[in-house]
Amino acid sequence: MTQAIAIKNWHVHYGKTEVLQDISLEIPEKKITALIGSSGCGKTTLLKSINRLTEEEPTAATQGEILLKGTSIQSLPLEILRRRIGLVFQTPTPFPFSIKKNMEYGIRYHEKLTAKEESLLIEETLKMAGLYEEVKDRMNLSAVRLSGGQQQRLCIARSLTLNPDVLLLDEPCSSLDPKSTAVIEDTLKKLSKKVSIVIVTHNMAQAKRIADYTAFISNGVLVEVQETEALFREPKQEETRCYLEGLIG
Ligand SMILES: Nc1ncnc2c1ncn2[C@@H]1O[C@H](COP(=O)(O)OP(=O)(O)OP(=O)(O)O)[C@@H](O)[C@H]1O
Repeated sequence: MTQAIAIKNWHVHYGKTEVLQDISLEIPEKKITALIGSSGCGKTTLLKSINRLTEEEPTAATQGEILLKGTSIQSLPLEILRRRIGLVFQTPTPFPFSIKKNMEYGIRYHEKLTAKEESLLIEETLKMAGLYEEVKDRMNLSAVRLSGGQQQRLCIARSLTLNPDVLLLDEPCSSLDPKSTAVIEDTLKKLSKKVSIVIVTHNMAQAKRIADYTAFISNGVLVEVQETEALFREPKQEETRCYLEGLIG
């Protein structure tokens, strides 16, 4: 199986506290990998490490290596890295402009496309994010007027305009109702045929529903990673079993 990302012996300290310890994890290409674990265990820190946001924290120190398709992320210019690895946050973050402008923003910053190419790309990525039919007749509407779920799909579509290899999502459904959550999950399942996805989730049922692989982190340590179905059916580690049974966390 090809790896999109390889994390090797990765450590993160914030000040004197080590919040990730010696993490080695491979993220398979064009699959969904879920990161689960108790609050504060380091899931977001690991996710943010992958596009080098962690190192921007003033007190952070990192050690180890992260490879994107075999190339060290440290060796890539940040602009290229962040193009190839998109990040979608917990709460939707559309710009306070029209839907159309939200979509044009990244494209115009990075590319010189003709008007026709640009509108085709916008249509294609809105379709990939499962939003096109809902917005195609109101592209000039302010993005903040969309529902939370639509805003989140707009943020996903916006990331896709840059044709990323990897999409990182940090609890993308935590502010959404079950119906919008189901739409996003369906969107991510379809997207994973084209893009490698890493999702942080508190919701174990969500990991079960959509993730091909699930990694369980506890106190900054990667306890185990397995195919999702196997991890939930027969965790190898006692600590994982206790977490899944709700005995810890
Ligand atoms: N910028 C920072 N400076 C100092 N400590 C931080 C910083 N960001 C996170 N931490 C600490 O690092 C640890 C891991 O945090 P992180 O956000 O990665 O955990 P998490 O598993 O994603 O938690 P949650 O599920 O609650 O979002 C926590 O103890 C947190 O308080």
